Parts: sequence; C-alpha cells; structure tokens
Amino acid sequence: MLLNFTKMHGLGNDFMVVDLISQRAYLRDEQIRRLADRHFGIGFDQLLLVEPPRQPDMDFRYRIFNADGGEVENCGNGARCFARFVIDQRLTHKRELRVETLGGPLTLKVDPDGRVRVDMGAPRFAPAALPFSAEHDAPLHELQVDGQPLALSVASMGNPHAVIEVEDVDSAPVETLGPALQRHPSFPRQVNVGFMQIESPHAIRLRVYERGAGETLACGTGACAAVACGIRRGVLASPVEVTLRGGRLTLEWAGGDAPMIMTGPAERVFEGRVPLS
Ligand SMILES: N[C@H](CCC[C@H](N)C(=O)O)C(=O)O
Repeated sequence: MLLNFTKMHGLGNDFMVVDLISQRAYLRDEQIRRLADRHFGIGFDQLLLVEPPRQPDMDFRYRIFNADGGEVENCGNGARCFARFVIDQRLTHKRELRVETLGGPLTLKVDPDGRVRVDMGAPRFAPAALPFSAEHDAPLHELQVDGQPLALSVASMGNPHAVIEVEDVDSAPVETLGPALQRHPSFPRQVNVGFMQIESPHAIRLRVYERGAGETLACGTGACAAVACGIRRGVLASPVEVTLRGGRLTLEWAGGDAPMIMTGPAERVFEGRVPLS
C-alpha cells in the first residue's frame, strides 16, 4: 500500500505526520526505523500518528514514536505540528484542541499568527514519575557517571528528562554525557538529557540529547523540563525564552501544579506518499 504523510518540523525537530483517520495502516517498529533513516528512508526524529480519540472529551489521539521505533509519552514540538496538521487537513474546524497522549492530555491552541500555544500539563519532579532511582525528590541530585560525580535535576513532562547546567552549551559534552546518562542504571526507561546555559533569570540556551533519537535541533518537552527545573531551583523566573539550535520557544509556568505553557512555531515542509512493504 501507499501511505500518505506530511513532513513537518518545530524549530528543526522534524516529524513524519500520518493521518490514520482518513487512511488505515499499521506500522511495525522496524518499518518506523527504516522510514526514520535519513539515507534509506524519509528521515525524521519522531513519527506522529493522528488517530480518533479513545476518551469522550478528547478531539484526537496523538501517538509519538522515536526514530528507534519506540513509542513515547510526549513530544512538545510535535504537538504544535499536530495542531497545524489537523486544522490544515480539515480534520477539525476547532482552533483549540484537546488531545490524548500516553503521557496525559494536552491542550493545543493555534493563534491567528500561526504560532501554537500548548498546555503541556504540570511538570512532575518525583523520581518515580520518570522513573529515576533516587531515595528522595530534590531540586538537584548527584549521580556517579563513568566514575565522575554529576549534579543534575530531573523532571517528567510525561516523558523523562535530566537537566544539567553548563557554562557554555556550545562546548557541552552532549555526545559523550548524553549516551552515558541514557544507559545509566538510574534511568530504567532511559532519559532525554538537556544541557542548559543560564543567560539570565528569563533566558537560557539549551541543547538536548534525546532518548531514541540522539541530539535534535530542538526539544519542546526538554525546554519545558529545563525551565521547570530552573524555576524550582530559583535560578529562573517565568516567562523564560529558550534558545535552541533550531530556534526559540517561550515557556511560562506559575509553579506547583500549574501547567507549563509552551508557545512556538510549526512548519509544513512537503507532502508525500511512501510504499509500505
Ligand atoms: N522532540 C520531542 C521530545 C521527544 C521525546 C522523545 N525523545 C522521548 O523519548 O521522550 C519534543 O519536542 O518534546
């Protein structure tokens, strides 16, 4: 069969978006890996599936698969692209949508200027929420990584995040410390690793080594986790401008159980059809 898809990105974090309401398909994990390959396939960081809701108060079910084929709980840049996609495809007339994900419900709102505002839910810091093996919840934890002590914060945005403060993101050890934390026994379901440089209480630079995809040009949930951890530590204050390699996001959070609000762009690149073997 031929599968219709749309290639999209949020600040260079790129996606294959598939409408499984107007067409029927089942994608096995090895097919996802092949399609994700930037030489033998289409190439993407994550695959996003648009499905009918399973819960009565939701407009859609939003499923996310990493390039390695694993299904995950949340994807912030993908959520903005999801909203643009279902409106452009006329799958809804609404401009404010409720979608269900493995990590919980999200509210997506497309502004008249095309930017998308996402209620990402409340950040959670309890180690069990990631999961992360630690006795207690704390704004900063210390971990032994390859024999060296490392201070890090942890947060769940439905998916697990570790946040490390660095002096300079450009020289941060993303390609070594990222994988080292991925395989660390303290993260039994692996982890997305953010490297955060604080420029001011309202501005950070961020790079993210993502679970199942490696370093991406941007990570929405990573930006949420970094800002939440920084505000909790008292070194950041809402709103926070997050500059990633692919561009800029605005994050707002009132603390506690308040939702993290992320605002940013979503772009369509091309439409395509791909044979599914
Ligand atoms: N790029 C995504 C994060 C995908 C998360 C995935 N890498 C995971 O395993 O949790 C974002 O914008 O939030």
